[in-house]
Amino acid sequence: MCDFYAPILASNGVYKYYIDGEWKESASGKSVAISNPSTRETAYQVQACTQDEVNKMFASAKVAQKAWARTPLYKRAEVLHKVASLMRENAQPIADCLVKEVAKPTKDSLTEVIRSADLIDYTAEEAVRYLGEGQLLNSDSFPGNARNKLCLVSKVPLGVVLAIPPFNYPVNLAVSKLAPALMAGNAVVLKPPTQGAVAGIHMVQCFHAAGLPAGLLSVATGRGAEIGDFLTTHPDVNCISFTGGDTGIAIAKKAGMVPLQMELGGKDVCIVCEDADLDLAAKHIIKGGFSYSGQRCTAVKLVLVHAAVADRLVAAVAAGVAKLSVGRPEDDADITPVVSDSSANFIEGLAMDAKAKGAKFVNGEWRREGNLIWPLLLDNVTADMRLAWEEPFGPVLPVMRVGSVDEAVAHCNKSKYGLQGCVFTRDINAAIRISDAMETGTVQVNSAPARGPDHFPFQGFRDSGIGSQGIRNSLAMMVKTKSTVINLDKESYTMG
Ligand SMILES: NC(=O)c1ccc[n+]([C@@H]2O[C@H](COP(=O)([O-])OP(=O)(O)OC[C@H]3O[C@@H](n4cnc5c(N)ncnc54)[C@H](O)[C@@H]3O)[C@@H](O)[C@H]2O)c1
Repeated sequence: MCDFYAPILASNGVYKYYIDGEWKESASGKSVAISNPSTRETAYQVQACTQDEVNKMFASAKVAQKAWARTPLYKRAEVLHKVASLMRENAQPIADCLVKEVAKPTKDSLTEVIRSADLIDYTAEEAVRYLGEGQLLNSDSFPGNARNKLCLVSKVPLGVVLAIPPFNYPVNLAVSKLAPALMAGNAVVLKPPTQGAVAGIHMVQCFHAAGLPAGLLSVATGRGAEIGDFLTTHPDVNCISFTGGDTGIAIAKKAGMVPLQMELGGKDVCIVCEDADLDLAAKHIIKGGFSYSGQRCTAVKLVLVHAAVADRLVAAVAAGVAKLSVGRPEDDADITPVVSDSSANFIEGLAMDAKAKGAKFVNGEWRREGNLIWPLLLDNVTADMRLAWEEPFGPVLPVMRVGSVDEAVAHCNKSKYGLQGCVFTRDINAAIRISDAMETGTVQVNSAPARGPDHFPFQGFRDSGIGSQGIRNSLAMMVKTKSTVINLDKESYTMG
């Protein structure tokens, strides 16, 4: 281990947790093992933090936040820019953790870290402008009022933000919360996902080394199922920013009266119209459906193709699927093991349910070794199959043939999810009509669903989320509005 990251590892090989500007071993004496999805052997261990340690994190966060909120915005930005450059300089060890913890291919792992550094820089730049602006309102625009009150509207921090990212982008989806929260003058308690915790710990060392004041950021490691409720219902939480699956719905039901930023699951459909450029659609469906083995919230999770062009589209997608390499993340294979045994079992269950109900496996039989699942294209999927509705989060892509675009849109809108969707057509008028009809947070025209560039608004409807992300929108979610009303002794326009 290089000197830069040396402080994060205890002598017994367990990664430390972070509190009050220090890396520490938990008093619990217990650790949580993180399994490498490729070898299914323990790759790392992290501390199992106690409730008492979590209480101390919130206590120091509250104190540190008060001073940070009084730190000039440009100085907060300086710290964040320093974090970003340290992340770039020390990117490789973080990327190596992603390969081992979540089986992300090597190139994509490094891309995630660099993209995260870019996101921090952009957020710092955006924040100094956006948070520097307020509003001045005059009272006389509302009936019955003279111009004798001036309202100064500003943006103030929320307090302590609890940030909970998911396993699939444990670095990027942590900084997308941390950077806006900190720029807006908040403190953060970060609970990283179990798979991805060590990448998160490395990333936090960049914040530490950049000189972030002690207490402003803490890292609580431990199983979500064990310390999760304690964290999310903690009385000192002033905002929960969560990305993950249906767990978020349970959290939203239990959380107190605090703002919630929820980025949850998706079942992104890809509607392919009769007039679509089928080669273009196939190319995007393969990339959208199988990148990072389908473990992306914005993966294409159901193709709804017009029956008139379905044979040609399925053949083109199948040809692309046949070219995907399957193997180890270290070798940069296209398809790598999914995150856990339970995830692989769940995916297998969905595929078998579809097969039993008559779906066709287009490119050969089901094949799985451990957590490694060979990419599977399923044709003739119907609405009675689980795959028509559930999110596989794996390299399994169902195709449903539809008789009309209306039928496709109706299926999309019946889903409990509403994250993104896409439509392939050569007719821009039709594309806009379809986009307007699709009840999803984003519709991509002639491209697969995707998050980013990271300053684009990103949001889910229905069970896919609460609130809108994207750098400016995330900043907006990390502040509350404050008004100061100046009451004049008489109307301000009486002079002269
Ligand atoms: N909408 C988006 O932007 C977006 C982005 C990425 C992933 N996702 C979704 O995330 C899911 C995959 O990620 P995952 O498997 O890590 O999701 P998950 O819901 O299982 O876990 C997410 C996080 O919650 C924690 N957690 C678990 N139980 C908890 C509890 N009781 N209290 C508090 N925290 C708890 C986990 O440790 C993890 O950090 C998919 O459904 C995917 O669609 C959504």
